Amino acid sequence: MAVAGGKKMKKLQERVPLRRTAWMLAEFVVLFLLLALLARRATERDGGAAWRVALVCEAWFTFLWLLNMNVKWNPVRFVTYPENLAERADELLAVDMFVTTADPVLEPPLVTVNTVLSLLAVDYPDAGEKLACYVSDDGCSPVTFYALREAARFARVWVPFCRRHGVAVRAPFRYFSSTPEFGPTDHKFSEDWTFMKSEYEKLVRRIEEADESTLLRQGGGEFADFIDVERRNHPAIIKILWDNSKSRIGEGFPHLIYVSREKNPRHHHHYKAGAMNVLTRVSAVMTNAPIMLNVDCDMFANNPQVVLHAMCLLLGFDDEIFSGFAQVPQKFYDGLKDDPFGNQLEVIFKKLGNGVAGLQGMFYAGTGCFHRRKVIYGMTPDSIGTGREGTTGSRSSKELQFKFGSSEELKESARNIISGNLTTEPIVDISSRIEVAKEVAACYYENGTRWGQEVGWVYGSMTEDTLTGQRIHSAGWRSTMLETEPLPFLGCTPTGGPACLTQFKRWATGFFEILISQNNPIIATIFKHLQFRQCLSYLSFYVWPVRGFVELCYSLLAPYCLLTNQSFLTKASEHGLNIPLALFLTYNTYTFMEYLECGLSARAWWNNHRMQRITSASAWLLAFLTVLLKTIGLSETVFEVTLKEKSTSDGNGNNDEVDPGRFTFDASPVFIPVTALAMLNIVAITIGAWRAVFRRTEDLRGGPGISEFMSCGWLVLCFLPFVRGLIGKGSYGIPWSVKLKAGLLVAMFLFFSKRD
Ligand SMILES: O=c1ccn([C@@H]2O[C@H](COP(=O)(O)OP(=O)(O)O[C@H]3O[C@H](CO)[C@@H](O)[C@H](O)[C@H]3O)[C@@H](O)[C@H]2O)c(=O)[nH]1
Ligand SMILES: [Mn+2]
Repeated sequence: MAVAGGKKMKKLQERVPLRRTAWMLAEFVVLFLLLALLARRATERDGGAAWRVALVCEAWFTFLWLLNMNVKWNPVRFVTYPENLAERADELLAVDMFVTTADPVLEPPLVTVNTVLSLLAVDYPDAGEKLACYVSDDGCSPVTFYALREAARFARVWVPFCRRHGVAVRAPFRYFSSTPEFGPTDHKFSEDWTFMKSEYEKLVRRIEEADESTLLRQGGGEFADFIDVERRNHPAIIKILWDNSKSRIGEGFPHLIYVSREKNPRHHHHYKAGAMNVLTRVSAVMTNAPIMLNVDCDMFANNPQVVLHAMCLLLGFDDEIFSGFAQVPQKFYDGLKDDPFGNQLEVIFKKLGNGVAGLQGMFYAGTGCFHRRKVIYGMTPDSIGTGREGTTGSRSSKELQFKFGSSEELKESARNIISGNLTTEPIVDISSRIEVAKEVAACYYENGTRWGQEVGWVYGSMTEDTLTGQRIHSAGWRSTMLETEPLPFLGCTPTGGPACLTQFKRWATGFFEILISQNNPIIATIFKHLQFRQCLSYLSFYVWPVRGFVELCYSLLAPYCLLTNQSFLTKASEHGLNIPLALFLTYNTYTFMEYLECGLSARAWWNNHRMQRITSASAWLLAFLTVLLKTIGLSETVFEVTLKEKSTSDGNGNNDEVDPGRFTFDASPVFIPVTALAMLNIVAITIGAWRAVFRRTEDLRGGPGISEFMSCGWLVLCFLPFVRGLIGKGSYGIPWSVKLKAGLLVAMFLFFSKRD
């Protein structure tokens, strides 16, 4: 319990270890079977190339299993008590809230608008003074700007409405997707509700009908900055859409500021990480809140109390070191039933998320995270706090310039943050800071500074989030995980084959970029403060692309053996124990039970299992190749933004023809490997069966057994969406170019494995 000034205070949070004895036992059984498999392989006859490849792969799987056990071993959950904040109201910190958007087509402005409105309407004492919302628009779109301007107008009625009636979900599209039941005394409420709904519908219409060229021609002076701009080549545009200090509405609501950073084709803009760094600087010279919340444009606040809950984790420890940042697990709205694309990540966040939360702390997941500004500025736990300030308070201007760049205002704000001097008067007139904000949003501002390295979001990986979180952990901070009921934030997850695999490919690419760079976590463990078990947890994700390669090799073994009449799996031992079979059964039962425990269906388990095989052989494998090509300078990695669909939850499922859960394809190379594997396994089963039926038995000695057939059969089952895609039509069919290339690969494989 925290004690301050001798007075005992009620606790704000509790770290609860989760019990899991049965799971630990099950994990040991799997480990034992893996080791038994390895031992038999190492001691038995040498079965040639296939046997040796299998040995290497299985050793790798054992290593992975150990990594996996490490992450899951000591899970915790954090419980928060916002009601206890009442006695500490004066300690509540100011929060700058960031929203990023990059493309008005892939990310419809209405989606961003809803996210912004949900943030403007959160419950927080003095929200108008303590909170500010900044939107970064990498698309530099007048339509997005217009949508936000209209949203700011709408917020003047929306926020008071939410407060007056204690609205539960403050993203209007979500709130108005159902009609509440009005009681007999709810006269005023039902009137207000009907009015708000019609206002929202008007807002939607204005935004959806907005058209870029009309806005530029008739929109007036506000749009002048957008005339003749190119998306990748324009000066910084910063506009204040709502300045709360000039408002006369009740207690008001957070400032709203539109930021489109300067872009120049000769200057690398570092995608989202670059956008986050600009937001950090712009907010520093305007409101300079000590806490920064960041969300993607599709992640609305689903719980109006979320900032209060976060405060519990940020203020609730005796030492800040235990809570460098507070991350919310990503959850999605309107997810397809049974997770057909395996990207709702429920079990991942539950098992691995809570697991790593019990080590050095939850990873930073890029959205739904509350950061401390000083931590983002690269401060270490021992350079601050209880009498250890040393020289930090009196940092020289030169030192600050070297790190933060030349802006006097930015240096001054950073000095306040570093010295913990937060009592200085907040900047009252944010509009007087626009020119300074533009200066720090310029693309050359970072040249010769430490932005993107020790300061801000770290550059050099497509998964800037994980890398930035890793830097924070390496500095010695721990982090926490914020779980609330109702869930804190909800976002979109893509559907359809191309979008899902692109997203997995980006993540895997980013992970591999970290693994093979100087940011490798092993280095951080040796030379910095990254804890050993935390490092292993990071590694268990960073090796995804390597897994893609190893799992490809392993999945080629069964078809290879069927084609060449040999075996690679050990048969039953003297004691009658068929190790591969036992392993197959226990492992799958274990993962199956995980899904049941998380309240998911058997179908969801199967879909995820199958998607993992598909993702591994497509997205991860391609990420492996892309990064290898990048290191030899033959390729570049780019951040491909995922499509955010507008909500389809209008309830009248008039999509009889389209089946959103069915796998779709395009001509992207990401589909080639799995298509080839699906073809190869079918061919192998056919040839193997033909041989088994028509050849004499002595030919079959040492040849493939039932295990090899089962392996191939299981893979065909996993790749069933692709088998269907071979004959499917339209976007449900695999394009001819992909089939052709895959067929060529299969033919090559058959040619090289022809032996007898
Ligand atoms: O040049 C860019 C590219 C992207 N974004 C924004 O980055 C966010 C994430 O992009 P999205 O396409 O939605 O990717 P996801 O795969 O859904 O994002 C996950 O993975 C990313 C790392 O790959 C993290 O940055 C995200 O926070 C995390 O939610 C969105 O708000 C984009 O607008 C930019 O601001 N500028
Ligand atoms: Mn997203």
